[in-house]
Amino acid sequence: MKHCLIGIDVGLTAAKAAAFDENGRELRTVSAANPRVAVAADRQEIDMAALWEVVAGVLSDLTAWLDAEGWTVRGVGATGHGNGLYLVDDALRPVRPAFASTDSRSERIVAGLDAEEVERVRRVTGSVPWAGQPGVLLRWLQDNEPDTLARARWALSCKDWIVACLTATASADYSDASACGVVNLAERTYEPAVFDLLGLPRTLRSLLPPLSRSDEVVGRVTGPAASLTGLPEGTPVVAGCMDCIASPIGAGSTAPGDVTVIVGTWAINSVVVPADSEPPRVTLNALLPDPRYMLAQEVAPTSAASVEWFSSLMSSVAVDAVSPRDLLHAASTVPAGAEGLLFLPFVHGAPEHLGASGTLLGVKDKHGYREIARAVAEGITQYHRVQLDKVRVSGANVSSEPWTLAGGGAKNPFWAQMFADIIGHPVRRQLGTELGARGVASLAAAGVGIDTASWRVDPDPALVVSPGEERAVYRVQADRFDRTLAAMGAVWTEAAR
Ligand SMILES: Nc1ncnc2c1ncn2[C@@H]1O[C@H](COP(=O)(O)OP(=O)(O)O)[C@@H](O)[C@H]1O
Ligand SMILES: O=C(CO)[C@H](O)[C@@H](O)COP(=O)(O)O
Repeated sequence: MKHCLIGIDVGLTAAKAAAFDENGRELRTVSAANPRVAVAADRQEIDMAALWEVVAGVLSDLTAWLDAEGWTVRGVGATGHGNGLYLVDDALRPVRPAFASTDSRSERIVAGLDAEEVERVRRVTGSVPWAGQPGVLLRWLQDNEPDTLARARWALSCKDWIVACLTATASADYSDASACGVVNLAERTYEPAVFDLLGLPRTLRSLLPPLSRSDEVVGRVTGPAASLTGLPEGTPVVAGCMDCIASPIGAGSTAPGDVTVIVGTWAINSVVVPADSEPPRVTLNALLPDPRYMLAQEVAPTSAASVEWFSSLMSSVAVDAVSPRDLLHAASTVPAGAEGLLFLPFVHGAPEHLGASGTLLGVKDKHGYREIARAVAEGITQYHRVQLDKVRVSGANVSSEPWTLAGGGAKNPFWAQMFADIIGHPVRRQLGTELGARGVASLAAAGVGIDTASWRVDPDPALVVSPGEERAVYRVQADRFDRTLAAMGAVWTEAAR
C-alpha cells in the first residue's frame, strides 16, 4: 500500500495542504486564499468558520487526488500563523471572530506596560509584548468585551483551531505557545508572571490548552471532519507547530546558527540557538521540536503584507488583477534605488514605533506605478536587513553559511537577488516546495512512527544567490532608510497622541 502524510499550512494570506510520501517526496500541493476581514485599519479579524471551510475545501481537493492515485493517508499535521487569538467555548465553537496577528488595536496597552516588568518577563519567556500577542488581546477583551471573555473556554492559536476542527480536541504545542510569549522557556510551563504583567487574573491561565510536543498525536479525525475533508475517519493528527518553525524544519535549516528569513505576510528573521542559553534579545524565542534548541526571531508584519496592499490597490483600478508576481515584474524594470523613492513597509504598524504607518518618501511627478512597486519591494527588504542586524547583535551566534529564504516571496528569483544585495549575505532560494507544509508533515510522520531520516534536506548550492553589483546602490539607500526610520519615530509618536 502507498502511504502518505499531509501537512496543512494556514498563513494569513493563503491556506496550503500538501501530501508527501514516507520518504518526504512532495506528491501534490493545493492552496486557496484565506478569508480576512479588515474591520477597521487597526482591527484585523478572521471568520473562524469561513477559515475552516477554506481549509476543509483544500483538503478535500487534495484527498480526492490522493484517492484517485491510490495513496492512503497515515497522519496529518497542521501549522499556522502564530499569535493572534482564536477563542472557543466548551463545545469548541468560536465565541467571536479570531484576531489576526496583524491586529494593532492593542498598541496602547503595550505602550502602557512597565519597562522593568517587561524586561523581567522577557528573561523568562524570551518574548517582549506586542499588540497581536494573545495575552495582550486577552487584556483588550477584559477591558472591552468582558462578556465574550466569560464565554471562552479555550484560547487557541490558528493551527490549534484547525486541529480542533479535525479532532474535536483542544490542544497546544510548545513552539506556538512559547512564540506567544506565555511559556517559561526553562520550565516548559505556562508562566503566571505574564498574566501579572498584563493585569490579567492568573485564573485565565486555564484558557490555555495542555501543552504537547509538536510530533505528539493529540487526536484523530472525527466522522464529521472526515466527511468534510475526505480524510479517513480515525487518521492520527499531531499537535503541529507554528509556521515560522515549520519552514526551517521543512528546509532543513535546524542546526545551531542556521538563519531562515521568511518572506510571508510577516517578516520573520530567525536563527537556531541552544534552548538552555539566555534568550537572545529579539522579539521572541520559540521552542523547537528538538528540545535542545529554540528559534530566536525578530518579527514584524512588514513583509509581503505591503505587496498584498499595493497589488490589491492596483487591482482595484486596473482592468486585470495585478498579482504580486506582476508587481515584482514591474519593479524589475526600474533601476535599483527606485529613482529616489523610499518606502517604509508599516501598513500594519511596526512593533518598535507606536502609531507607525506605511510611508512613501520622495515622490516626484516622474514617479509612477513601476517606481512605487520597486520602492515597496526595496523597502520591505531594507526592513528585513534592519531586523537581521538586530538578530546579529542579539547575543545569538549566526552562521556565515548562506541563509535560507522561505515564504511566498522567496519563490521570486528577482526578489531573492534583491535580498542578497540588500542584506549583503548569500541566500538560498526555494523552488516550488511548500516548506511549512513539508516541515509539519515530517512531524506527523515522526508522530506515527515513521523514520524521518530520509526527509533530511541537503542544501543545494545551485540555489544560492550571492550579493551582486547593485549592493553599492543599496548601501547608500540603507543609510537613507535608517535615518528616515529614526526621524519618523517622532512624527509617529506625535500622531499617536
Ligand atoms: N511570485 C511571487 N512574487 C512575489 N511575491 C509573491 C509571489 N508569490 C507569492 N508572493 C507573496 O507571498 C505572500 C504569500 O506568502 P506565504 O508565505 O504563503 O504567506 P502567508 O503564510 O502569510 O499566507 C503573498 O502575500 C504574496 O504577496
Ligand atoms: O506570530 C507571528 C509572528 O510572530 C505571525 O502570525 C506569523 O506566524 C505569520 O506568518 P505568515 O502568515 O506571515 O506566514
